[in-house]
Amino acid sequence: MPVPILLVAGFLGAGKTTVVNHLLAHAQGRRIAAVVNDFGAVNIDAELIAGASDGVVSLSNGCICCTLEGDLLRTLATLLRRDPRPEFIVIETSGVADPSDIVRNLMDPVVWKEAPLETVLCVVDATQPAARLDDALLRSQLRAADVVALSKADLASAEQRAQVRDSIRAIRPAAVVVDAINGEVPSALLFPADLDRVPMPRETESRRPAVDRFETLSWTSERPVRLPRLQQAIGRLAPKLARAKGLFETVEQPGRLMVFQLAGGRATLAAGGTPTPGQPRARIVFIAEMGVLSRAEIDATMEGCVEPG
Ligand SMILES: Nc1nc2c(ncn2[C@@H]2O[C@H](COP(=O)(O)OP(=O)(O)OP(=O)(O)O)[C@@H](O)[C@H]2O)c(=O)[nH]1
Repeated sequence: MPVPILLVAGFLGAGKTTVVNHLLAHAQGRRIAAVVNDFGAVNIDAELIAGASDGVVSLSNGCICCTLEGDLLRTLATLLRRDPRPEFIVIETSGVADPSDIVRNLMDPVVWKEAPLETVLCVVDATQPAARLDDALLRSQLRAADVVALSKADLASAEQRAQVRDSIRAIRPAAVVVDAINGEVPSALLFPADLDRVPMPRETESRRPAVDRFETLSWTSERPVRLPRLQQAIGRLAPKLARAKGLFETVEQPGRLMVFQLAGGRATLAAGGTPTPGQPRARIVFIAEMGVLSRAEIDATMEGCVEPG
């Protein structure tokens, strides 16, 4: 029986992991395997996905649309050999990925026969100005989509949502557009009702480099951070960042993880469970346009967040 693939695309911080998390949390007995791709060397997404210890395969330090394309195909082959076999595979792309390159790879006849690409979902932040969709990478992510989920619909006004919808429709008239709050997308739009039906191969656009516009810089520490200092440091770095996310222990509450997110200019902090043994006590990934941020600046700013060792 072929195993349908759902490809989840969307810009940095749009809400892809939140959608994948919601899907896995509401799998209703379906065996869903997830592959997540973190562009940075430090892996955050797999840990943010509930129940990450089984079923989630993480590919990091590169992008599955280019540098890690071989790893993706090998991962799919391994997943298909699992016993029991997954019923569905969800692939979360990195926010800088051009899905058309991944779609082309997934159309490899051997992969297609066993794991046909069923749906491309593009997650779009409903709170961003509609004009941002004019970006070449975002347009390319939208043009590949069958379904577009307008994330953060709870934070956007009806007018904002209508403007973003109009822009999406102009770029990709064929896509179904739905509002999504906290990752909830109707699963009927994502998975086939009839598992015997094999989807049609897709047309793909010509290849273009996507990842060389952004770079990722990671910072880790074996010491917990002081929360107020971390907040100051993030405040200083934020104007230069396209995205940041991290997991860390604080001096104030050792033994408990906090999750930090900066997406679309909004920073949030949330409780993140208990630390994973063997992992640094603080791990933060910063993503910025090439050349905007230096290693030295990150190190100098972030080292002030921990007590001297
Ligand atoms: N209020 C609100 N916040 C959301 C919603 N969806 C996502 N977020 C928040 O947006 C931030 C980024 O969400 P993620 O799901 O990590 O985004 P992502 O696209 O996976 O990010 P990258 O993988 O780094 O590109 C997190 O702080 C989420 O909690 C939503 O519907 N409503």
